Amino acid sequence: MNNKKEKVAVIGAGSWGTALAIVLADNQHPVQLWTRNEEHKNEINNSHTNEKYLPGITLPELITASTSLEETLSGVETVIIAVPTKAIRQTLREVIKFQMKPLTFVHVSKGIEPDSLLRISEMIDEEIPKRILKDIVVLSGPSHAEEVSLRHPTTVAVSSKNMDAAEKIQDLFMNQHFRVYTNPDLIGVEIGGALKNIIALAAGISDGLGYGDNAKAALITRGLAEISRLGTKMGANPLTFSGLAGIGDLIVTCTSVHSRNWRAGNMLGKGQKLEDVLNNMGMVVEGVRTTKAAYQLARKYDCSMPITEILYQILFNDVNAKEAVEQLMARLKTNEMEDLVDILSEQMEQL
Ligand SMILES: NC(=O)C1=CN([C@@H]2O[C@H](COP(=O)(O)OP(=O)(O)OC[C@H]3O[C@@H](n4cnc5c(N)ncnc54)[C@H](O)[C@@H]3O)[C@@H](O)[C@H]2O)C=CC1
Ligand SMILES: O=C(CO)COP(=O)(O)O
Repeated sequence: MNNKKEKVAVIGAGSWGTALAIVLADNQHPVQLWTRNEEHKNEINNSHTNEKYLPGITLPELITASTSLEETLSGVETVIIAVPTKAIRQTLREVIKFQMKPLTFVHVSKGIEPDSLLRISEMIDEEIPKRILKDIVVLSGPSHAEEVSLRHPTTVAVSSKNMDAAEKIQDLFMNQHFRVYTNPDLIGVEIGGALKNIIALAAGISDGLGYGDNAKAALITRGLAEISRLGTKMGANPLTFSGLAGIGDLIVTCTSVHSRNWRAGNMLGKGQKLEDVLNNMGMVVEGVRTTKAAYQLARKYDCSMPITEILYQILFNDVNAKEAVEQLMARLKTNEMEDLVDILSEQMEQL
C-alpha cells in the first residue's frame, strides 16, 4: 500500500535521482527534487524535462525542482540521497544545516569511501546528528535509470538495520513497473552494489579489447567470487550475492550499454586515457574510486581479489590492459571450489 500523499525530497537531479523521482511521482507522491544548478531547475520546472540526464523523457508534474535545500526539505520525513559517493559527505553537511526534525535517509548511491573504507550507510551514521536521524535505508539492484524512466520492468532490494523502515520504503517505491524486495543484509546489499562497478569496468575493457562472451562470462563469474569473498569477510550474508544486489546488478552493469562503468571500461580497452574518458563521460563513473577502496579493503581483510588488483594497476599505475589480461590468465592454477570453502568457513566463524 502506498502512502500516497507523503512529500518526498530527492537530493541529486542526475539520472538516478530523476528516475526515482519519476517512480515516486507515478505513485502520487509530490517530489521536491534538489539540483545545484539554476538553469537545470528552470528546465525541470518549466519544460518538465531533464535532457542532459534522461533525454526524451517527460517528467510528471508532481516533480518540482529547487536549488534551495531548505525548500527541498521542508515538510518531508524521507529524503533520498542520490549524489555520487564522493559528494555524499559534503551534501549531508549541507542538509543538516536546514533540518530540525528526524528524517529517514534513503541512499541509492553505489560506492565505498577510499581511505576510511566506509559504506555509505556508515558515512550517513557518522555525519548526521542522532536528533535528526530516524533511519537509514539503502536501495540497490539492477536498475538503469534510462529504463526505469521508460517504466520498463525493474526489480531492486531495500535494506536497513530497521526492517520496518525498509518496508516503509518498499511501499513508497513499489508499483507495477518497479518491484521492490526487502533484504535484511545491509552490508551485503551495499557491498554488492558498490563492487559490481569494478567488474563492469573490467568487462568494458574486455569488450573494448575485442574479447568475446567467454571472457565476459569469466569476469562476471570470477568477479562474483571475489565480491562474495570480500563481502563475507566484511560481515555480509553470502546469499545476498546470489540476489538482486549481487549477481543481478553485476549482470546488468557488465552487459548494458547504459552502464557508465561498462562504457568507461570499453573506451579504456580501446586505448583512451582514463582522464579523457572521465572528462568526456559527463556523468559519474563510480567504479574508479571504488577500485581504490576495494584494493585497500582487500589488503585490510587479507582477501584475494585478482580482478580488482589488476584493474587497480590499469587505472592507477598505467599497466597496459592487454598485458594485464595475460597476467590474470597466467596466475597460479587453483581449484574453483576453494572460494566456496573460504566463504563457508568465514560464515562458520561468524556463527
Ligand atoms: N544512473 C543509474 O542508472 C544508477 C545510478 N546509481 C547510483 O546513483 C548515484 C548517482 O548516480 P547518477 O544519478 O547516475 O549520476 P549522474 O552523474 O547522472 O548525476 C549525479 C548528480 O549529482 C550531482 N552532483 C555531482 N557532484 C556533486 C556535488 N559535489 N555536490 C552536489 N551534487 C553533485 C550532479 O550535478 C548530478 O545532478 C551513483 O552512486 C550511482 O552509482 C544507482 C543505480 C542506477
Ligand atoms: O548501478 C547501475 C545499474 O544498476 C548503474 O550503473 P552505471 O553507474 O555503470 O551506469
